[in-house]
Amino acid sequence: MRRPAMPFVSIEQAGYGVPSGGTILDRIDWAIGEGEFHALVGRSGCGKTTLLKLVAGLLAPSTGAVRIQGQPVQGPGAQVGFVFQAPTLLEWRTVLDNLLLPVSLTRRPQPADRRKAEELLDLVGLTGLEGRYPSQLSGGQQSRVALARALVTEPPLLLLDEPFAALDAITREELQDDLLNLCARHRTTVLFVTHDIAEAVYLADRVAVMEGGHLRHALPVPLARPRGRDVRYSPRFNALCLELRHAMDGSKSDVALERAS
Ligand SMILES: Nc1ncnc2c1ncn2[C@@H]1O[C@H](COP(=O)(O)OP(=O)(O)OP(=O)(O)O)[C@@H](O)[C@H]1O
Repeated sequence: MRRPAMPFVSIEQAGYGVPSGGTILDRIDWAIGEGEFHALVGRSGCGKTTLLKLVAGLLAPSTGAVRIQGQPVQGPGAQVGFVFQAPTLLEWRTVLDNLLLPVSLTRRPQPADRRKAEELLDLVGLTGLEGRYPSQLSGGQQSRVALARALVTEPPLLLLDEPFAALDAITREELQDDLLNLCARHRTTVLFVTHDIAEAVYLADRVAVMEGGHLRHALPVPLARPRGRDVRYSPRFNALCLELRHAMDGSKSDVALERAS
């Protein structure tokens, strides 16, 4: 009998409480297979960012464990890339130097690193803007730089916290496609936090629904890849968005976690 492959990320009965006594996350179980793209949705304040921080090693769980490739996460590591809602670029560094920041934190960037950074800039449509400073870029361009920066060291795991929330609808769709292309190319494992139902369904293989510090539902997304405009406007896509909406309402409790297992 074949043994199931070890998940790339494994969250096991993970809880997080604050010293004032509040429970922010309660016994979360979740697993992400290598190369899978998972989305995490839920209302504001339900604990999404806190869970992402546990996986990133920026917070330690109060109970249970988070493992990456079977090893307990003990702090932020080089194998994880992080993209925040605000692009958090350094204003005094050019686009190219912002991109190379994760490399220059550990060693002097080499010509091969520059080539890699330029290739990523090309992939996100920013060729020619290498020498600009962040204040000379639009919001969408800054988000593209932040995305490329998170991928410059080719981390096997990418964690994104509403990275496109501030963008207009068309730029957002373009960046979603850029993200899918980049992650497919490197077989990156992804956990993506969003409030946006259509964004979660379009991007993910599986969507987790959080509510009040609990994982309430799991929705598999059996849409073919690569995904494009034909998927975005298909009846199947709309039906899945509606199913996720119901799951977020809690009005369809039969979309239970067991469905994902
Ligand atoms: N250090 C802390 N001390 C006390 N409460 C905290 C702390 N950090 C987070 N919280 C609370 O925990 C809850 C979850 O916060 P979190 O940022 O994880 O939610 P979220 O789902 O990401 O929200 P949003 O969608 O608005 O970004 C919130 O009610 C927040 O106020």
